[in-house]
Amino acid sequence: MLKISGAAKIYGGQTIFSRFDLTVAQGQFNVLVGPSGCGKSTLFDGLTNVISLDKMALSWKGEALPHLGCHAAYMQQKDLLLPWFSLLDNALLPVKIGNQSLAAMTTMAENLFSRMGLKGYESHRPNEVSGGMRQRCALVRTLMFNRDLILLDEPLSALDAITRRRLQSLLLLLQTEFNKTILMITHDIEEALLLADEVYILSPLPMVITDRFVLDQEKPRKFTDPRLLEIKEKVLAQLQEGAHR
Ligand SMILES: Nc1ncnc2c1ncn2[C@@H]1O[C@H](COP(=O)(O)OP(=O)(O)OP(=O)(O)O)[C@@H](O)[C@H]1O
Repeated sequence: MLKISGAAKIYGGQTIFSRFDLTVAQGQFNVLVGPSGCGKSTLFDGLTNVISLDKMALSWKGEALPHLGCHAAYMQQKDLLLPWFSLLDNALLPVKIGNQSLAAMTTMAENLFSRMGLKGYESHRPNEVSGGMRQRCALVRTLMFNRDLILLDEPLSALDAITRRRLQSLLLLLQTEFNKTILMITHDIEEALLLADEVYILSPLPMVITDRFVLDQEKPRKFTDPRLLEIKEKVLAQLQEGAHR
């Protein structure tokens, strides 16, 4: 279980969040939805030690930790690919940092490139491909870390509808086949409802969880399910209420 208690961050006198709590059961795929600028990326950056938070008690699988550091793979909102490396070398960065076998990991990366529609672009530099391709490469790199916990900050935002649907299926596989625990930020409510076991609705600053929807519908889901449409309306109503508070 991932347990976050009392997370707090103040930027220049502005409270982004204080006493922020969140629990994610192991193996769950949970999604955060909230207005732009409410503090979602700041929370993920703090969890993974990209920035330091003012306060937080954290545990993962029962172990108290100062941050998730090497326990989670984190895909940030900006792709952060190194411009002078090829796409494949960018994807292999976790291997260069760690001590896994390069041959085995290259095969894994090439497989993922194939599944992500990046085959043939392995030797391209990031500035030679589209934003959506860079985003997919960043997702491959995140998966190459091979961690049990994955934090994704709008991982599919730059993709066309068809590619997005394909990669949503791939994200589901990470949960169902590889038992990963996933915490994802998205602005796409339908995406949240197709993938999530639980959806958390966040308020504008200071960020708190204003509502939580538990979805027990079997996956993969279709948006023709009237129960999903009903939840979508409730989520939209919650977000609108938050925006006018
Ligand atoms: N380095 C910083 N210095 C000062 N304020 C910051 C800094 N980084 C973020 N903020 C502020 O913190 C707030 C939350 O930003 P954050 O990027 O976490 O929001 P978000 O919910 O992820 O937004 P979006 O959905 O648009 O990505 C914003 O008001 C932002 O201006």
